[in-house]
Amino acid sequence: MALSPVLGKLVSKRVVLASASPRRQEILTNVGLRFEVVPSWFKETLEKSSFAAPYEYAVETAKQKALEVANRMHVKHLRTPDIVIGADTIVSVDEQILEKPVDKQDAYRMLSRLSGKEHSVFTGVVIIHCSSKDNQLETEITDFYEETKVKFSDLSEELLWEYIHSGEPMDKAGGYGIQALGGMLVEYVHGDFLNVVGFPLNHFCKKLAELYYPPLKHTIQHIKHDSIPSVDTFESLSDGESESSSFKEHKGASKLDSPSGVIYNSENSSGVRTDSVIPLENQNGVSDNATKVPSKILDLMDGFRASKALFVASKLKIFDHLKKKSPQKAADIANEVGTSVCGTERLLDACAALGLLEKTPQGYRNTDSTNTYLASDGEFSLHGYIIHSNDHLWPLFTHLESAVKEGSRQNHRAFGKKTEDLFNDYYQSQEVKQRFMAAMHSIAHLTARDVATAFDLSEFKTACDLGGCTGALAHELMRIYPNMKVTVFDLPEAIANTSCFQPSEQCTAPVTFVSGDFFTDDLPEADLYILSRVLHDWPDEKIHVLLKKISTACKPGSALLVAESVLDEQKTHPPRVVLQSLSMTEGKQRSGSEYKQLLEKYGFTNTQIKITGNLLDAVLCFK
Ligand SMILES: Cc1cn([C@@H]2O[C@H](COP(=O)(O)OP(=O)(O)OP(=O)(O)O)[C@@H](O)[C@H]2O)c(=O)[nH]c1=O
Repeated sequence: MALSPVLGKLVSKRVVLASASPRRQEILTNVGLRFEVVPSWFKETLEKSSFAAPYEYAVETAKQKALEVANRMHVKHLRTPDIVIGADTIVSVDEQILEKPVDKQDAYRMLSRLSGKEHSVFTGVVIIHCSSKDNQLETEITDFYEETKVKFSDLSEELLWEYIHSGEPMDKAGGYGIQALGGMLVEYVHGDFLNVVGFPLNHFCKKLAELYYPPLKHTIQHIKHDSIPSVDTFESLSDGESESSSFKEHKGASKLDSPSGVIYNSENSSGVRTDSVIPLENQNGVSDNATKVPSKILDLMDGFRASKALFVASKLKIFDHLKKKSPQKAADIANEVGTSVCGTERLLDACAALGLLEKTPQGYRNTDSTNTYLASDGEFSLHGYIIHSNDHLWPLFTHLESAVKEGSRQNHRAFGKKTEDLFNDYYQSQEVKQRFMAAMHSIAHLTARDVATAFDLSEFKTACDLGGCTGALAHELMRIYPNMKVTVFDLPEAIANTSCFQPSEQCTAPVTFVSGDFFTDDLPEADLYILSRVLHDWPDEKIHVLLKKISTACKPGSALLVAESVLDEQKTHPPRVVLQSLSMTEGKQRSGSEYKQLLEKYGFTNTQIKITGNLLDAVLCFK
C-alpha cells in the first residue's frame, strides 16, 4: 500500500498512542502501525468558552492528553518514548461543543439536538517527538485538526431511545458511533469518515510526510491549492531511502524551523485557501511511477513468521524470565531457558523488531504491554490463549487448504483423531485440559470488565454463567454488582480444575460452581443467564436444545446475556473474527441482526447489542 513509506518511518521508533479509544487503536493498527497504548490521565475539563473556535479546544485537549503521557513516561517510568500521538474528537452544533455523554439523559439531549441537522465533527491531533537531554524531557509538537460535516435524519423518540438503550452512545463524542448502529442515523457525510470515527488517518499521513520528507529547496514549486496538498504528497514517496533522511536529521527543515524558507501554513480541511508547497519528486529523485511496495500483502506473507515467533517466545517463557530480571543478554536467557545462543538471539531480535521487547546495549527487556499481556502472570495475560493457538490452532490452520476443500474441521489430520467432539478432545488429557482452560481463562479475564459493564445489570440478583469455566466473568460480575450471586455451571471435568484460576484475594462472596451438562441437565435457577463464547462453537441443532432450555428456565423479566464477537452486517469485520471461522467448527460467527433473530426465535425480546471494542461484545435480551 502506498501509505506505508511514511508510516514505515515510524517502524524503528517507540510510538505511543495516548488514547484509550479502541477506534483510534484499530484505525492505526489496521494500517500496520506498531505502537504502545498508554491512555492519558488528562481530564477533559478545559474551559470551552476560552477558545475562539471549537477545533482549538479539540487541538488543545489532544495536546494536553499527549503531553501528560509523554511526561509520565519520562518521569515515572523512566522511559522516554520517541513519539506520542494524542487525539480528541468533539461534535460541534449550534456553537456548542458536545463530548461523550455522562448518562443516558445526556445522550438523549445530545442526539435530539443533532436530529435533522448538519453538525461538524472535529478531531484535533497532536504528534509529539520526544527526547531526553540531561534528564529533561524535550518535545517538538506538531498539531492539526480535521473537520467533517455530518447530517442526521429526523430521529423519532422511539428510535432515539432504542439507540440510547443499545449502550452505543456512551463512550462516543456527540453520543453516536457512525461506524456502527449510529450509521443508521446519518443522511450524509462530507469529508473524512475516519475523522468522525476518531482519527483522521489521511491528514495524519500527510502530516508525517511533511515532517519526514520535507521538500528540498530545488525541488519545490509554489502552487495555489484550495486545500491541503493532494494525497500524492505521501503516496508517491518510496521507502527506499536511507535512514539519514529520517525525522531527526530533517527536523530542521520541518515546519518547526524551515531552512529552505518554506513555511507550511496551519491547515484546515474546510476549503480555506492556503498557500502550500508540494514536492515535484521526492528527495531521492524517485518518480511517481516507481514500483510501490505492497506492504499489506508483504505483511500478510510474513504474518505466520511473526505469529510463530510470538508463540515460541511465549512457550519458552522468555517474557517471564525478562519480567523477573531485565535487561538480560541473549546468552543469559539461552542459558536459563536451555536453548542455543544463536537461535535465542535471533528470536529475541525478532521480538524486538515486532515491538514485543526493547533492545538496549545492556540487553533485552519487556515493554509494558509485554509485561501485562504476555508474561504468564500478567494481570491480563494472554499466555494461555497463545499456547492454545500454538498447540491447537496452528496445527489446524496448517491444514486450511484441506479444510476449505472439504468444508470440515481438520482434527483428524492435525491430531490423528477422527472425533469432531471438541470438548471430549480437550478433556481427555490433563495437560490439554489445563491448556484449554488457561486459554479460556485468558480471554474471559481480559474481556470480563467490558462484558460485565456493557449493560447495567444491577437489577439481577442471581446470575448463572453457563459454560463459565474458571469463573473469571463470574468474579468480575460479583465485584461490579455486590448484590448479585453468581453460579458457574460447567462440565464436571472443568469444575474439578478451577481452583488454580481463582483470584488470590477474595474481595467478594465466593462464586458457586455447579457441575453439569447444559445440554442434558437441569439448569440452576437464575434471573440472568449468561452464554459467553458458547454459541459460536455449536451447530444449530445443539443451539436449539440449549436456547430452548434457557428460555424455559427463564421467568418473565429474566434475561440472557450473550458474550460473543459480533460481526458487522456484511460479515467482513472485524477480520480477527472472520478469520476464526476458518477453524471450521460446526458453529458459526454471527452478525448483530443474526443474534437478534436467533434469540427472538426462543421468545427473547428487546435485544440490545453493545460493541465493546474488546475481544467480546455483549448482547442482552429479555424474556
Ligand atoms: C462521533 C464519533 C465518536 N466516536 C468516539 O468518540 C470518542 C471521542 O472521545 P475522545 O475524548 O476524543 O476519546 P476517548 O475515547 O475518551 O479516548 P482518549 O483519547 O483516551 O481520551 C472517541 O473514542 C471516538 O472514537 C466514535 O467511535 N464514533 C463516532 O461516530
